[in-house]
Amino acid sequence: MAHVCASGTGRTTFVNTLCDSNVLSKKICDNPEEAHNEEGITIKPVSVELDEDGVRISLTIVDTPGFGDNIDNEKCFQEIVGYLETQYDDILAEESRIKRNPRFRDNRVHALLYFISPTGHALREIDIELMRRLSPRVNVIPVVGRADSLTPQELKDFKRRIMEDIEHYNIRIYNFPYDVEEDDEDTIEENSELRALLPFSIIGSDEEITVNGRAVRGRQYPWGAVEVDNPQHSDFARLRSALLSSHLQDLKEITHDFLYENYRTEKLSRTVNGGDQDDASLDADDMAGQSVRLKEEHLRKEEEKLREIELKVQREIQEKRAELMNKEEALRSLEARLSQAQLTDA
Ligand SMILES: Nc1nc2c(ncn2[C@@H]2O[C@H](COP(=O)(O)OP(=O)(O)OP(=O)(O)O)[C@@H](O)[C@H]2O)c(=O)[nH]1
Repeated sequence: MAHVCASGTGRTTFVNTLCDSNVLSKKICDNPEEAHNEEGITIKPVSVELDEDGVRISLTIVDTPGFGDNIDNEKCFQEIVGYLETQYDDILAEESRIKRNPRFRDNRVHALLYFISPTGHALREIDIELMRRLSPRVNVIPVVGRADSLTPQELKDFKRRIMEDIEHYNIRIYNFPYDVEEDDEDTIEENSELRALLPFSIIGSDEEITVNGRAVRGRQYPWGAVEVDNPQHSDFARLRSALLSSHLQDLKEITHDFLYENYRTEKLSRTVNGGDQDDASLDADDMAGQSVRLKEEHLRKEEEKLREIELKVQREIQEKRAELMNKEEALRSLEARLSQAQLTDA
């Protein structure tokens, strides 16, 4: 799973809330002179073991801090897409290997949570562009971070505008797909409910607070408390169970059957058509070259065998011809001796 967003949208707190531990450390920047340095982004995979309803889940979180903080974000785009594609290249190389590596780890990213700042306006140009460019490579799930910054009505309107933009710009996010003809009623109901929640509103907190005598994860304000796991306050619990349990398999299948397959087809057809010559990492190239070399070798050996047979036959013909000539010679001398004998008798 990956998270992408600008700084300060609550990404770090969300990851720690999701994992119920301090997986990511918060960035504290107290030096104003360094606060706006162009840093680029650092992609940091972190692995955690989680327990979801008694099932152990090994989750790798790929954090991309700093995205959108720079004036030129092109480098960030490239880095994120590059990371996603490198994981696909690794699978492609592994699939082409004659002998598989039993310790090979599939590091493909199955879901990318795109954190949208709770501005209350609409999507920013950079959000539209990044989501559009990432969606052919990964299941993009848009989320609104720090959702308690907006009133319920503001949040509702903000969500609606975001989804209108996503549709308008034809961004292919992961929208809990279902097929009314093929899927069962429960799946259709569950998926349409989750789709209606998009983008998920997120509230994160590292703290436990007491609400009506219960200890809950939440944020305490002078005017009240917001609870992370309360569906009236945030979509956190629905998103967590979709990601870690109900839709994990679907996310994996779409990644393998659709996103990776498309990437693979694009990459191989680019290679066949002579493009993308610079990519020496693709083992499929080596495989194709190797198979041509093997065929050439096989043909060469066949030709050698034929030549040997031809030489042998030629040798045998020559021997037979010499034998025949010898016999003719013997016959001729016998005839000569015979006619000499007849002459003597006469
Ligand atoms: N109101 C509110 N504040 C939040 C929430 N989640 C995090 N925060 C606060 O927002 C600030 C930034 O949170 P982080 O989790 O560090 O955000 P980030 O996106 O990881 O930011 P960087 O580490 O700078 O990239 C912190 O002061 C958090 O306590 C939330 O759900 N609601």
